[in-house]
Amino acid sequence: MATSRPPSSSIDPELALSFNFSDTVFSYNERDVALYALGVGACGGDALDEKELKYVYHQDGQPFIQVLPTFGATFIYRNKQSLEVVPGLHFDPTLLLHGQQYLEIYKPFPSNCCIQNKVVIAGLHDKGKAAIIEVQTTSYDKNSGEALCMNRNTIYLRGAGGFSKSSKPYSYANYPANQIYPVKIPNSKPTFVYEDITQQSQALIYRLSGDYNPLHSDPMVAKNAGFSRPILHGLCSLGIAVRAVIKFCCNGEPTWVKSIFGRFLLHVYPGETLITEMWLQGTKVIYQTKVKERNRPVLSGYVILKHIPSSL
Ligand SMILES: CCCCCCC/C=C/C(=O)SCCNC(=O)CCNC(=O)[C@H](O)C(C)(C)COP(=O)(O)OP(=O)(O)OC[C@H]1O[C@@H](n2cnc3c(N)ncnc32)[C@H](O)[C@@H]1OP(=O)(O)O
Repeated sequence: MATSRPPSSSIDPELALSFNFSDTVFSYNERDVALYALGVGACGGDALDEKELKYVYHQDGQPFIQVLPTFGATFIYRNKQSLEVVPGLHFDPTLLLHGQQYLEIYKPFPSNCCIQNKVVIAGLHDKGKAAIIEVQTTSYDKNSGEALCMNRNTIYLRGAGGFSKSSKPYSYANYPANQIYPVKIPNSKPTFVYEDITQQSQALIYRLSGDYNPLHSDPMVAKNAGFSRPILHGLCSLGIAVRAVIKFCCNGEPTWVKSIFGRFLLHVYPGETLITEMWLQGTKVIYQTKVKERNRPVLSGYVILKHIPSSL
């Protein structure tokens, strides 16, 4: 297969897959939970919104605020070791993009907790012009030992493909093929549609939840990566889309969410308007988020709910 690797990138799959990540232990508190909710736009259009105020304020005190399920996706930011320490995995970090996100939630998140993260590489694929690496992080409540959630991050490394040793492109995954799949958007009218205007400062607020990659804040770094200005974090767009799903398909109840999948199709610039279309199909919600100003889909996926919403 054709090699499109810049000299700075080389991948040795066997070596990379044999790497053992060390566990990470960290704590979060009510302030982290509220800051995250603001970062994904909660109450951004209406500070009195009773379906959203609960994520940032509770009349009986901050310990009673509710936690958005996508807050669990921020646990990966706390991992002690980044992909750059993995032997056999050499790539240009400025060309890295978030490709997909899968999140399973096993328990509702408390408003504060001590967490232990266990990390493995769940997949590695050669796409010729790019390499794809899937990193799986399972997060446990350190005190009870109970698993709270599992994140599988698909990282798209532009220019790092072409490392296969045979004519068959290298592809490894340690999970069932039917667990993560790009969705087919129905032809029918969506059950719900929600419009959210992101702020110019959205990425600058969101980064405080732990992803300090300058791609989202530094104009020069963004330019060198091929963008006209800093782009929004994929997980911020995902948080905005899932917030819409909770608002419309879960009657505002965040604990109804069982699992979430999203594929990032195109970058989003802070300040753009996101339109999320939702199709309710039993316990599954298919969604697609478009940028209004460019009329382009930027994210699509599904949310699995714990039960069929009966009151809608
Ligand atoms: C350890 C955890 C670390 C976490 C780090 C988090 C860092 C966060 C960074 C960000 O938030 S970046 C901002 C969010 N992401 C984006 O804006 C990316 C938006 N998407 C795109 O720009 C494009 O989709 C793409 C990723 C550049 C791919 O486009 P391209 O045109 O190059 O792909 P194709 O030619 O269509 O497909 C090639 C091949 O790759 C597969 N594929 C395509 N898109 C994705 C994707 N989003 N995720 C996973 N895989 C993707 C596609 O299926 C093709 O494979 P085959 O079908 O040929 O096998």
